[in-house]
Amino acid sequence: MAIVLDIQHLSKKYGSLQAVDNLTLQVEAGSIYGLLGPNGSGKTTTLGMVLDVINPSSGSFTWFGKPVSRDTKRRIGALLETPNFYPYLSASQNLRLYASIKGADPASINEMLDLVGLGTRSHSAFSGFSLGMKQRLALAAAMLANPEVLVLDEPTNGLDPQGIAEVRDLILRIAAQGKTIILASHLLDEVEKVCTHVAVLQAGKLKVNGPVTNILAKTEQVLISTDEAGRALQLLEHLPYVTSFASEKECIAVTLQENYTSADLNRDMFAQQIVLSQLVVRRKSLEAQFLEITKNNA
Ligand SMILES: Nc1ncnc2c1ncn2[C@@H]1O[C@H](COP(=O)(O)OP(=O)(O)OP(=O)(O)O)[C@@H](O)[C@H]1O
Repeated sequence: MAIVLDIQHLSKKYGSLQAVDNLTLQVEAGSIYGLLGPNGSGKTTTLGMVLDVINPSSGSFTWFGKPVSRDTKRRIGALLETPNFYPYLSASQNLRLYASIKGADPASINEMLDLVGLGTRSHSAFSGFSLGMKQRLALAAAMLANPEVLVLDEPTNGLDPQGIAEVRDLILRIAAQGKTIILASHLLDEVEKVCTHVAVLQAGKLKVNGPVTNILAKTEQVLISTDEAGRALQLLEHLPYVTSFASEKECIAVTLQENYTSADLNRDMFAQQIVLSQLVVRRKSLEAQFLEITKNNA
């Protein structure tokens, strides 16, 4: 898979504050890459550096295998903050103005308004739009030049649940067109629902990165029920791949080591004539994973 963005040992210091610390990561073409971290962890600074609006203190990055240039910038659409749209102009008039300021081709305005679900509202004044519609118009603006990559900073910030759902759905639809999307978010739920890959930042440092499913799959928790709970608990004490277990209401929650699955547990239980009446795999949420990562590496 082609690497779209290759960041090598990138650092940024503001005076004595290390905002980004020796960050190395690669973004593959076609991925939805989430930069996840609490406020102040360096997400915006990282995006600012790769978009060439903040000077790195050290390190380097390439886009499409080349140093940043006018040519590479043309292939990237960015939304770091909502553009200053004019309240009394319509959606399409605002995009026309935006296209002329940015030197983008206005020919795709109607197509982009359709893409973001504002086709039927293209002649409505911006001032009457909900926050979600305003954010979707901003995404249409970022898409005008038909970029290969879209870089978004906290794209659902400040939106109500419906607006959040609309923008997330739109991000998925844009990605389905084959675009690569890089987004910063402090919302674990957002990254879990939208992203294919994640990098967790804390105090400017990379804590963990990789496909979202790999990170989640690492910690599988299995809920089991059996009439032989006493014997099951005894056996769990002795199974080497069980990292922890605890009795819950009607069942036992078992955490397995990486690379072991519920099938291993089921087989070993059955071998001891312990028949399970329930076996449910509960993946540890990214939130639990995130708390563990930041706790262990603080
Ligand atoms: N221009 C600046 N001058 C000095 N310090 C800065 C500047 N910009 C950011 N910082 C500091 O650098 C650190 C990282 O900030 P950054 O905005 O990159 O984090 P973030 O993860 O995007 O957080 P947020 O979600 O709050 O924007 C923070 O401690 C912040 O206060």
